[in-house]
Amino acid sequence: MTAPFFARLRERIDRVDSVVSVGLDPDPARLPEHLREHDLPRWAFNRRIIDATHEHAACYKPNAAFYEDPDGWRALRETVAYAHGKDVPVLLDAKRGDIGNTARQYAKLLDDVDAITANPYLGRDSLDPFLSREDKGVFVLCRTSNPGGSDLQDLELASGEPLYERVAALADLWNANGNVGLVVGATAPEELERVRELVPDLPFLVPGVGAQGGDAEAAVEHGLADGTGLVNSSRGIIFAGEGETFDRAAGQAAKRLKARLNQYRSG
Ligand SMILES: O=C(O)c1cc(=O)[nH]c(=O)n1[C@@H]1O[C@H](COP(=O)(O)O)[C@@H](O)[C@H]1O
Repeated sequence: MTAPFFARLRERIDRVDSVVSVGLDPDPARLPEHLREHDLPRWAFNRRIIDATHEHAACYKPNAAFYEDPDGWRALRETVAYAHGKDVPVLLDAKRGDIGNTARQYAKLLDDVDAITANPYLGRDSLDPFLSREDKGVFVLCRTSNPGGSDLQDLELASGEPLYERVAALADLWNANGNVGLVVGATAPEELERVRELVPDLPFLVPGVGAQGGDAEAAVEHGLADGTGLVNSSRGIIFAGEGETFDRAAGQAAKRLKARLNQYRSG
């Protein structure tokens, strides 16, 4: 049987000395002109991004939103296989969660990738088909990085705790297989610190550094559990440059982010 996701992630982090998650969100409107004639422009783009960044990547995080059309699915399949060929785990950012029989279909997404993001608002049974995949990682949305992240997630429950804290506590309970992580945005550093206090053992995926201007130091300080966790940047890496040399700029951006995050890592 394949080793558990977080063990494999830890190995990868150690091998490349990096907690950088490179977000593969190839917005068609932003792809370099010269790739647009390619049969699958998103795949052509991702291949060059992977070539340029894999030495700095603890994982790749394609967001499913950028692939949900027939050519997109092909581009995603090629991208995942290519990342695996470079020995880099792939976290599919799909934010799924639905009633049981539907969730069982969604969970098939995990056949080809190493981990997934999941939406907890339909409750435990909606995540069971993901959680039961012992060798796969499940990152549960806890406190998201967007401005409206506070609208619902900060609401106080009758017990006085905000909803995102209850989600963190529940995710900890759902971690019987040691395969659960949380998504907590770097744009909410106080909440990030609070969630870390509540669940010392869960690794986090921390998006929101780079284009969203989140706090990279807080992301590392609170995002890692025993050295394992991920800090994601998508646009800040993949669209760091333009034109023919876009990939070189992406490689430099990934390397810079790795070095910046490593200043805050304690080993
Ligand atoms: O689940 C996520 O990855 C996610 C959660 C969250 O709270 N905020 C957030 O930005 N993300 C994702 O992380 C990526 C951030 O992209 P950039 O802002 O370009 O770095 C996008 O794919 C988002 O969908």
